[in-house]
Amino acid sequence: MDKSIYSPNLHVFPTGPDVARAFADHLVEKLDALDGGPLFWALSGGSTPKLLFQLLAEEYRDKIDWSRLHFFWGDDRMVPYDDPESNYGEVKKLLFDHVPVEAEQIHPVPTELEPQEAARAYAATILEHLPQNSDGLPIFDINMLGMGTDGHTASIFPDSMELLTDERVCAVVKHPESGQLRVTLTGPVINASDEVVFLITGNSKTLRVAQIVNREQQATTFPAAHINPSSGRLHWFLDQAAAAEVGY
Ligand SMILES: O=C1O[C@H](COP(=O)(O)O)[C@@H](O)[C@H](O)[C@H]1O
Repeated sequence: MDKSIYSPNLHVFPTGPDVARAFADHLVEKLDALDGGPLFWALSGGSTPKLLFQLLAEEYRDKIDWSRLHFFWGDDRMVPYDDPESNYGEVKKLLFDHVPVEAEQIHPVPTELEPQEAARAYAATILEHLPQNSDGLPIFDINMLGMGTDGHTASIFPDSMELLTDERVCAVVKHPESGQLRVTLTGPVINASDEVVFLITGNSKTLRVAQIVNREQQATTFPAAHINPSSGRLHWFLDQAAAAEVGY
């Protein structure tokens, strides 16, 4: 693979809780840099960011001006909000129920709608709230992402690589094994973000992280390897376990 155009900023911390704290501090710095303006944040789901949401609720409650944050999701599963699989539902339980945010700041995927309608409605919500670039793509200030052991990110899976170049803002996708329907941001939208930050922890991700960061030949088959925002601000926050085989 071409290594010259792919150079993520790697940040390696001893443990998962250290990764969560580093991201929380990064969020505070980004808010400072935005000088009183709003911060449009796309959240990821899955297991990795749960520590972050707990930490923000417990230790950053009084360190953040919550009224400036606007929450969106990079992907969600088409399940009710009280289902344990709901990415929004998890953030509600761990964060929103404990910090001063208003309903108007929170923009979950409308999973009560039929899937294609939900994707269209979510795209419209995003375009209504966010500034756009010259291609009409919304600009998230921070797009926080995770990566599955299969190399998927948001809900762009190795068998749905076409979503990396899809011209829509959001699309419906089927989880390759469970068949669960999801709504995801597409590749062009993720890559239009002002900043993309991957949070990846644990030794189940070690091999995949190394293949992508070291630009091994197989890397092209993993959706996460194609996330490289045009802003150049691509950060990978890793714990030592996930980074164990990265050649610095
Ligand atoms: O299915 C999903 O997986 C990825 C990675 O999740 P993790 O459990 O391995 O941390 C996540 O980023 C995505 O939002 C989620 O829907």
